[in-house]
Amino acid sequence: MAGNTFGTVFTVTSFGESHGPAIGCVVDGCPPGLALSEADIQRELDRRKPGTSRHVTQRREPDTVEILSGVYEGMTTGTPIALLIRNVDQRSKDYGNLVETFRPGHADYAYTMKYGRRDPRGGGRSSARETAVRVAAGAIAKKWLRERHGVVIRGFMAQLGPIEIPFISWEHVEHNPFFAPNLELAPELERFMDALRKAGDSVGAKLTVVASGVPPGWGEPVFGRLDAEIAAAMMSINAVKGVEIGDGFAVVTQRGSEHGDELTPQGFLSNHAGGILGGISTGQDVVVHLAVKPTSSIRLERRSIDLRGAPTTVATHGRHDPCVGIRATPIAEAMLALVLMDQALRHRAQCGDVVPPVSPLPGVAPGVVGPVPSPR
Ligand SMILES: C=C(O[C@@H]1CC(C(=O)O)=C[C@@H](OP(=O)(O)O)[C@H]1O)C(=O)O
Repeated sequence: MAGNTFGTVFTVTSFGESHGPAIGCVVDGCPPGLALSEADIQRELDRRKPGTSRHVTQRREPDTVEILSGVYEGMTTGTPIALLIRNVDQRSKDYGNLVETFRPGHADYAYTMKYGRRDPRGGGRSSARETAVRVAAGAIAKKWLRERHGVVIRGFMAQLGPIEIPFISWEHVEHNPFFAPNLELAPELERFMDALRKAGDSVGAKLTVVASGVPPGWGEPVFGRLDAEIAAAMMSINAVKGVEIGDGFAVVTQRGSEHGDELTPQGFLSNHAGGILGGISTGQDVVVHLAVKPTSSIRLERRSIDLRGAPTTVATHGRHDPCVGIRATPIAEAMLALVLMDQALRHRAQCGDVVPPVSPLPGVAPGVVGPVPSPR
């Protein structure tokens, strides 16, 4: 495979370039009988689309989705679902100075070395615009997971550059431009972003995504472990440089007596594992943290080389996100949904009629630890 298809049973094949006529995907393997409308998908796309605040790219894309196939009388039919999003606000002249050189930290160089050529307009295939189609596909997975299994997938920004964002409430997340779970910090985040934009620079971010209500048993034992597939899915998002499941790198200093989540008849006493043991879900919240690097397209002049290998300098013009992490929360939620739906169908295929000897434990014993979205 040439790297544009994701999944095993529930698959997504993505296509399109940032400045081409359209982007889109084909979702295959969706069970029949799921009620699905364009509005179900549009709701998610509107959370990610560009131009929604002064802190993100000012490119104006409505990201209007069209369902071309796979749905009849409002229900999925089990046949491939083709989704199309037309590009309407390309401004390719902004990329004139990038035809002959490479942005430091951008895929420009690696694409050129791999393919010998590239579409420089808007970063072509390497543009984060491609993530819109994952959000569209993820909306289908989110809906199926919620309706069939009661799984709820939510995310938030845990850190913007140097500013840690203590979690207050899920209620806050959709009421500020950052997906911050803490409205008190919004003015500080805005001031930080205004200064950063003025300086022509960019910054990274940390996000947390949580899936609640995942039943125990999803995931494969060796290859295709749930945590491995989540890590791969998150790493497939542009600019993601680190992924942690549960306590992640903090396990380095922990002892076994602290890390191992104890089981009681009332439920688990903690969730250091992030809801996955042996590559298989435990029924606890699946907790994922992501590190997103600073945007490589910045206004500041940086050293590079031209296509003959001679030294040059490059600065980026045009409409860029000073922090790609700001719009990445819906993308990370979508990728988690795609992995979970694929794993749910794989589990159903092999183990759908297994009856375990004990009933599933509640994710967390009542009154012991809250639902775990604590950013460390
Ligand atoms: C259009 C989107 O984001 C784009 C992602 C992007 C990049 O290089 O990743 C570069 C910019 O594109 P352009 O130069 O065409 O304005 C962003 O606007 C989007 O997310 O929908």
